[in-house]
Amino acid sequence: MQATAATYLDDLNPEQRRAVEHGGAFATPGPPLLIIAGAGSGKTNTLAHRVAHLLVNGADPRRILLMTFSRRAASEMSRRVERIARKVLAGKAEAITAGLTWAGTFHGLGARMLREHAERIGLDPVFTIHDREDSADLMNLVRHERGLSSTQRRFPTKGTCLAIYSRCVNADMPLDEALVRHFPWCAEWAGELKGLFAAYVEAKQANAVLDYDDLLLYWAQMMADATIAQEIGDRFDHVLVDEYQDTNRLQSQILLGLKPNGAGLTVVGDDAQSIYAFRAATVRNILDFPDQFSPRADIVTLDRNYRSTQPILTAANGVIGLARERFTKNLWTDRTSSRKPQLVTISDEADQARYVVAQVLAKREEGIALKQQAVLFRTSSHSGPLEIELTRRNIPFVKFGGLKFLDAAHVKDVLACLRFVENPRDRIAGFRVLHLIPGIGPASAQRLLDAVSDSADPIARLCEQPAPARAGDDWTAFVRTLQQLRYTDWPADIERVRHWYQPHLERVHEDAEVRSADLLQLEQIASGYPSRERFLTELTLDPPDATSDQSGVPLLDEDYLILSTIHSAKGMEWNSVHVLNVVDGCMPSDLGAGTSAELEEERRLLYVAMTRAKDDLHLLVPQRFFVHGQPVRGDRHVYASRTRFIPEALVPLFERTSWPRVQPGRTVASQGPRIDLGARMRERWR
Ligand SMILES: Nc1ncnc2c1ncn2[C@@H]1O[C@H](COP(=O)(O)OP(=O)(O)OP(=O)(O)O)[C@@H](O)[C@H]1O
Repeated sequence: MQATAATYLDDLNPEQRRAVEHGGAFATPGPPLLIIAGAGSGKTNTLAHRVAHLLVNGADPRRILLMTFSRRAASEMSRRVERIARKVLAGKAEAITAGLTWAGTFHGLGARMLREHAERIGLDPVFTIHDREDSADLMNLVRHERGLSSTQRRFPTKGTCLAIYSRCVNADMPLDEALVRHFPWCAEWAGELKGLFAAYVEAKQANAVLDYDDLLLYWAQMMADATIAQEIGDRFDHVLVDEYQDTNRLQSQILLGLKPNGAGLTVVGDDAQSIYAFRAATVRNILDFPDQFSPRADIVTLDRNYRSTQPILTAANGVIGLARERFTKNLWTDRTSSRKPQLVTISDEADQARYVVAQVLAKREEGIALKQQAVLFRTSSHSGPLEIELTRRNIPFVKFGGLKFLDAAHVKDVLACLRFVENPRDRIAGFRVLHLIPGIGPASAQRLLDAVSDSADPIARLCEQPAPARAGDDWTAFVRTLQQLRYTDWPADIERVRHWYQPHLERVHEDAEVRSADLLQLEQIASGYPSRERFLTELTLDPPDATSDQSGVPLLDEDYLILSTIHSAKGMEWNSVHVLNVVDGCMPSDLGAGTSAELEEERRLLYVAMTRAKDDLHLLVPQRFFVHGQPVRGDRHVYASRTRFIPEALVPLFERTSWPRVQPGRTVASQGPRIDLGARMRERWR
């Protein structure tokens, strides 16, 4: 039976429903709305209902702009919208939600807008997009050309230069201020950096490439033009933004440009989960949102948590309650439980891995599938010992947030080739490809690129070049492939590149077989995209996460444990969650404990990790860590202590245990200082 408008919203609580129905009549978009949503309070659910409600009431899906933090979130949102809409629209729901063509990330949608308006804003419409690594390579090239790599005093590395540049752009901050506030050790180079960035911008333009930051910067600049801004703004009746706490100044400028009076604008976020300040996200966006409009935006607060049990929530509230600045709500739930979250003391990382495996298997025995369980960590490398243990025990797992699939050299090689034929002015791509051919070194690669750069058809010109002296047959094969690729034939293009690349892969990499499998997988992914251009753009903007090398990719219907960095766990939930290394130095990370703002962000990270758990939460506190970078049999280690975010006063919110549990008859492990006699004995003879 079909639901009526009244019943399909019945599952929502009064605040959620207020957010969904805000604005009333849909022919005229309502006033701006800010939804402040605590962790697990049904933010995604509410936003999906709001979009479905708009559609059910006749809003045109093609006139809805829906911006999410990741592509995965966008497709998940569309699926949810369809499920909800189906209750009312039945068979028509699929066709209507298929019209939601403007759902995606800020960067992805930005790329589309820019390509559509390229001619009008002086951009080459075939522009390609550089990922961070390509951007760093180009920065390095420019840095080198300007003689900055050979200065006596050490000039900042390419990565640091790019970070400074990116900070200025995303925070819309003058260079001097960015240096003083975030990179004081580079302040002496202000003049050189300014020149470098100017040259970097010129190089990007000459190569017809945009980097990630440009997608937002160009979009924001484009919206500063009143005519274009109005044109683009008028295309959409409703603009909805998820995870607003993690947007930066440019993103808020873009929104204001789209909807200067806020009509039809909805943003959702949680300041307590703001964890991207290191990318210049600013929590001020969410705090200042209501007052940007006159009359002020309406605010709906969702503070009822549906995810976690009360003891988990109480502990998480305790952690965030100690935050220096706090703007929102205390979450509550009616999910009672007598089980507090566990705070588990463990001797070292190896035991930590064994503990997790034992617990995960025990849970599986209780009927909790592996997929319902997750292990979270601050930094990708923290899961190393656990990955080994899981592999040894044959437990399938998938890891999110580690090395990206696209960062692997062989995948980058294939993509560089496709990028080069798509945009022959992209020198970084061209250089990478030419460099693969035996007999072509850096100098001849540059020479070849120089020889064709002014041509109207650089690929044709390149094919006419005489074969470089030692390249022989490899050059012939390369030219043949280029000729095939000049006019795109998608997705056959990628297969052609793979065939051409195969002998180079076998020559360069010992594990060619494994890597070939990756390329086949890439080809499979490619077939899901309508064109070469869309494939390259979207893949660069939101690359799929790598799965573990060792375990291989589990089949999708297989059960597997989730391993994830906390950043990548955003928006997710699991029955049981283990958080690794809840110790000072890891959480807060040594890197993140500089300024107090950074420290606050680390605290929010722990909060995000804790609020992912529905029924079971284990925070693990290993006491000893091996020191990396010592001889193979070295056993130097350091002692760690429980994270400062759980001071003694909060400990009663947890159940404290240690593992392995002490056997009767064995001496109780001392909590006091430990002595490593073995190390002392070795020390004697050094
Ligand atoms: N009105 C409701 N009644 C029952 N369950 C609900 C309701 N709203 C949301 N939920 C459930 O609450 C859980 C959290 O919802 P959701 O994932 O939308 O939260 P969220 O606010 O996006 O969380 P976070 O910000 O922490 O990622 C989900 O399991 C969802 O099904």
